[in-house]
Amino acid sequence: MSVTSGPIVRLDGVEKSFGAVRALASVSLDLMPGECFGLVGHNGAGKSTLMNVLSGNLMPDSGQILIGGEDVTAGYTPQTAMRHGVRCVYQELSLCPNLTVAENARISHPAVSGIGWRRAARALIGGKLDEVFPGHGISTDDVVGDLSIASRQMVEISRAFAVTDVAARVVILDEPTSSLDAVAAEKLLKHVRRYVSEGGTVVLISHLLGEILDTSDRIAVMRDGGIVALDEASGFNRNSLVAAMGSVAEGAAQEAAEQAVIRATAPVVVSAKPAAPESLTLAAHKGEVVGLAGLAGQGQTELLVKVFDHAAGTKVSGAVSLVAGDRQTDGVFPLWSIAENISIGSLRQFLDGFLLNHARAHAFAEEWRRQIGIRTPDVAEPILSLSGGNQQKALFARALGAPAEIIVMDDPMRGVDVGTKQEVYGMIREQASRGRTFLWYTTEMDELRNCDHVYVFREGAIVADLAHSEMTEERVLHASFRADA
Ligand SMILES: Nc1ncnc2c1ncn2[C@@H]1O[C@H](COP(=O)(O)OP(=O)(O)OP(=O)(O)O)[C@@H](O)[C@H]1O
Repeated sequence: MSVTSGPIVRLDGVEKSFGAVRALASVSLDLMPGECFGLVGHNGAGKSTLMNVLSGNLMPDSGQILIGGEDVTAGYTPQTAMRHGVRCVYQELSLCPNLTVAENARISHPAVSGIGWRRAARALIGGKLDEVFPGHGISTDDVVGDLSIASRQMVEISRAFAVTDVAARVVILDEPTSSLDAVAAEKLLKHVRRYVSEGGTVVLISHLLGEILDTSDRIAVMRDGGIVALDEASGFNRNSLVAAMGSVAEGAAQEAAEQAVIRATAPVVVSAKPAAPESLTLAAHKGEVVGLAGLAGQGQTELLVKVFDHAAGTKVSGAVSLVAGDRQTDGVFPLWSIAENISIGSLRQFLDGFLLNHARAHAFAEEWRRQIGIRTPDVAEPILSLSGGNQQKALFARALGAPAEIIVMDDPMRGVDVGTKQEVYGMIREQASRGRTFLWYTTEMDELRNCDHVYVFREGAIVADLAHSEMTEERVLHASFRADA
């Protein structure tokens, strides 16, 4: 670590409340040049709020923000933050979907202007994409709305690191790898290390404790709006981080029971094959948890959508509910309350004749809030008042609460904290044991261990079919890459 001078950023006694919710309770923090600062905490601990204060998007109720020793608190806005070289990559991506990659780059870099701006914007963002994510496969003329969520995340990250008139001195990455597969995530984390070795500062927020421990120089743990632990990364391990977060201990990975019996006896409830002619066929038996693996964007989501739609060529016996991976565009109804967002999947249960019984719908949502631990004072609050991870829990509650025999899940744990993940894994296994069937696409290798059977996708085809007992990280990775690559 090349910490050479005083802090580049100092937050002193920062407080922020939303109505009755105290999101930040007097947080003080120094960020040094040349360090990667890891920030962890349970869903709703206050991490994004703290970073929104630092990036000028939220005015603190009290406290000070100092950059390079200068008190910038009064009238601190996103523009002031940008002028001081503070950049933020948000959890809910902020690109304009109807503009191209290059046009989006220009929006946050107004210095790219005048005749020839388009060429300059292409070079700026294309060059940074090549540097951070070599082999990304994105054209700077692609319309952002046509890109996968993983590609959008790569564009957003590269845009934050791109430099025009003001150097990027502090880059905040809020769950930057949540939609990236393991290969792209590794490229990003390597870039982070390179960038901090050259004197830059990164704040890395993640629920993946392995990447926090491997990439950070120092780590702070937040809990209920405050920093409860702060130390050199070498002073923590997985267990001490989990304990400081106040989460349930992870224990051994939730191993799926050997389910050979299910394969031998239970009926097939989903049979689906990707369009690629050489592909294997996916079969899911009643009561099975079936994993969809491989690098991001290899056709997993498309197959889930086919099953959800009961598309021609797929055999699906039973009602299907979906946990969308891209909650911003496909999952959350942003103008609705938490209760409405949860109960929409089960509306028929709440009809009295043609009228909706709101009290019953509310009680149902309230029961799910309790079961899945959604942190809110009231399910009547707007869904957007929840932290990202808690919004994702609401989508889970919608799918699990719906009267469907088959649940398809498109990388559903994005942004969910370690403690809740363990509880949700338990819920999935318990519901599977009662006969529900799960199709589960995940970019996290550890989650595949919860599956009875795993199909590996590559270039739009299923290329490997692994029983739980055959599933190892090496086998999945081996199948994920072409033999001749
Ligand atoms: N705009 C808002 N209106 C009302 N409450 C809010 C708003 N934004 C955040 N909160 C509340 O502030 C608290 C902290 O939320 P924050 O998003 O900072 O958590 P987080 O640590 O980033 O969580 P996650 O890991 O789920 O992203 C939560 O209780 C959340 O519900």
